[in-house]
Amino acid sequence: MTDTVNRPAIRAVAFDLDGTLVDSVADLMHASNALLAELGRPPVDLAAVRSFVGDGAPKLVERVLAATGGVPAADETARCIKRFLAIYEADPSAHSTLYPGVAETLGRLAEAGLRLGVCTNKPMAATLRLLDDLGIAGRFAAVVGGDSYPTRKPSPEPVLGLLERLEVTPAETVFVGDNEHDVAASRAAGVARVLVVPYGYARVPLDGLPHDGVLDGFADLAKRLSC
Ligand SMILES: O=C(O)COP(=O)(O)O
Ligand SMILES: [Mg+2]
Repeated sequence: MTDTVNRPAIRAVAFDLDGTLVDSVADLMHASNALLAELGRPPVDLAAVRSFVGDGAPKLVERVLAATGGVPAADETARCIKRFLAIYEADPSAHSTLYPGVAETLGRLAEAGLRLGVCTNKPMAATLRLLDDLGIAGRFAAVVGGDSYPTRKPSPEPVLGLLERLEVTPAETVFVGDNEHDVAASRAAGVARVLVVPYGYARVPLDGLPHDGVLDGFADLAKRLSC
């Protein structure tokens, strides 16, 4: 899709986090396995955890428990989620890396005057620590997490909340994500363009989703936005 004279200029780019900016699954696996060891359960592997990411930490923990003997009663599950978060938030970045081109491309977009934001289903505390540890926290004018609003992606609520904080309209915004929830949430929010990365944690084929394009890699974003 190309911009026309009738369409407002793009002023902001909103990003998903896990699977889009950061390859974070190894730390999620380590925290999951630390919890499972405490419970006397077997560990989960990288591929399994990768398929569990995208619906926030409580769902991730439920899926980890379901895969290793079953989901316990609600109060014990709630305790496991709290324990997982304590383990994960203490060090969410030891094994996590920015995808190729992320640091440089964020720099180019910021230099071009675009307002940048993050809309993730990961809880805020871990999100802020991860962005800080990987040296990109300063690039973002606003960040919203999975616990920032009553609903998370695929709801448009956190996307609209982020845009309000960025002081831009959906029509002035491009959303970049990696899975079906990013596409659904940003489409429902009415953003100008929805782009997806080809390397993330998508659980359904990207081709079947109503996005506006699959990036060749993260650096391709600068070209698409003419930066
Ligand atoms: O599910 C999560 O915790 C995070 O996922 P997201 O950053 O891709 O929204
Ligand atoms: Mg993601």
